[in-house]
Amino acid sequence: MSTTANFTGTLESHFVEESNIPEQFRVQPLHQREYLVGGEIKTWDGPVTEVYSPLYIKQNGQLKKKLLGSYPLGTEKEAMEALDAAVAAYNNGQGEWPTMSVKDRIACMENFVYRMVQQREQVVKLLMWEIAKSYADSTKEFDRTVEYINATIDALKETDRQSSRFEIKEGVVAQIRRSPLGVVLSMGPFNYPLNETFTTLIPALIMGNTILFKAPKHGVLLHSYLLKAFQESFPKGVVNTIYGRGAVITPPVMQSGKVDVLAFIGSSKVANDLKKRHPKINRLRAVLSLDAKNAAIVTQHADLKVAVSECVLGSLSFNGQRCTAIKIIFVHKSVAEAFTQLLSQAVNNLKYGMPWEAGVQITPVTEPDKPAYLQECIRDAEANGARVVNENGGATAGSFVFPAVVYPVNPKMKLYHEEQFGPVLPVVPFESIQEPIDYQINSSHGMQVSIFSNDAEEVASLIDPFVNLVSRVNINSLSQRGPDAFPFTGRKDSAEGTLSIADALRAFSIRSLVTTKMNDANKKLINEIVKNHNSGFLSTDFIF
Ligand SMILES: O=C[C@H](O)COP(=O)(O)O
Repeated sequence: MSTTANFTGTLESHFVEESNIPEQFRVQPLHQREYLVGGEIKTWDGPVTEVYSPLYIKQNGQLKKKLLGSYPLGTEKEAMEALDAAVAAYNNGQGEWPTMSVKDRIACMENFVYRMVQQREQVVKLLMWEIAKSYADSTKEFDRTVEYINATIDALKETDRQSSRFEIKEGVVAQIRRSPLGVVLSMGPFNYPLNETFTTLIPALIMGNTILFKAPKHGVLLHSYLLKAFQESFPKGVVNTIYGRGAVITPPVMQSGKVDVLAFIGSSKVANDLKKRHPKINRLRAVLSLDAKNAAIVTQHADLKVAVSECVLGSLSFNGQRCTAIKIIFVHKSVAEAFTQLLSQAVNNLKYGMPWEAGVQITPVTEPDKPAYLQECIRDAEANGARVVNENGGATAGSFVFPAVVYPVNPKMKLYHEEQFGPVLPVVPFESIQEPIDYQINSSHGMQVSIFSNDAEEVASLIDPFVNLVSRVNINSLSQRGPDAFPFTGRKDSAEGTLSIADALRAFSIRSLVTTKMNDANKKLINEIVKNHNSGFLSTDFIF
């Protein structure tokens, strides 16, 4: 038996009998039948979709899929009903929610966060089981989401404070408001089913839009714990949930022409398909976070230890299943061998295991077809002259894939071009720094790049070319989205619109003006409106 075969057994040994899982991490199947439409929680009695965890369970020595529960296999009919409820609640901008004062909308959102936090333990546990994210990272995802919502509330308070002032220019007095856009179809990704979903859903909601929400298929059940919180915190029809196969229920929703904003995080293929279906595409706003193949560039002037530890973290956090992950590493040929050796050692020192194991860094991958796809990428690289450098790299057992460092990667290989979205690290040796620049110029992606070098002149000469090719240049550090207050976007097929906290509030609103000419009569009129009428003039602290 080969070493890798022995190692496969070692990997497999981490899948255990259910009775060997510590009790606080065990879950009972959750058969969700409820969906929220028009303010009512309805019970589904039609066919369902079963959800299986990527975390297999051992039974009599065999790996078995663990049933986590099921959710409604809704159809076009329910999706259209939910859409109509969102349209009715928006009511051409005349509904209760879009006309509600910012202060009152914030109060609804605070109520929601309060209720959401009550569900922390349940949501975190299901997050772990549904996508195989470590318990520690699942907890972080939940807490980061709560912080994101609270920061969004604070940012909106600031925006509101600004719009309560009057701008005076050339004799024209203007109040600049942030007004909602309409109905938002919100869809998040499987890798951050809570956090990323809420980075569009929450700002869209708080700006006064109404929502049609479809959860990702991996990470769908955890949202059932939040249905009641949505129902009890917002007016009827403001948040509506749809369940079913995306390919069946979302195209008719887009074809209806009733969606004003597509908020989607996932693949550019799906996003483009959905966008194209809208009959008046010029009226559709799209807020998208999509594909990315973020490069790291390690020059001969890099501190290799720093480069290695940042590349390991950047490539392998949540098994590389992050849009912001480093997905290709260019290394100057003079240091390529040394770097690759250090990288291999660091990868082999990572702690792998089940998500509940303390300190675990590598867990099973989420999507069932991912191990076969990654192995195919590795075979393709091997057929074109590369090899897996680290011991046991690429070994699989069930949904486990042990990270592989593949070297030397070249343009003939899938790993050079495709977004692997998994624990495989392609390393490309280069001679001229123009090679990684050309790679980025010719790439259909443009999210982030990481440059590793301690030579100021060299770093300075790389910042400008890359800033115009991607949306974030990281110096001697991994690529990542956070801190969440920073703008988060991308070029080409990587994104449309900018997320982050303040940017997302802008993305889901339009600046509209209330103006008048500056004269005594108007001054009197506006003063009276501010004093006696609640008409969006939220603060009386500055009257022209
Ligand atoms: O998948 C994309 C996420 O926004 C990545 O966020 P992160 O860089 O904080 O892991």
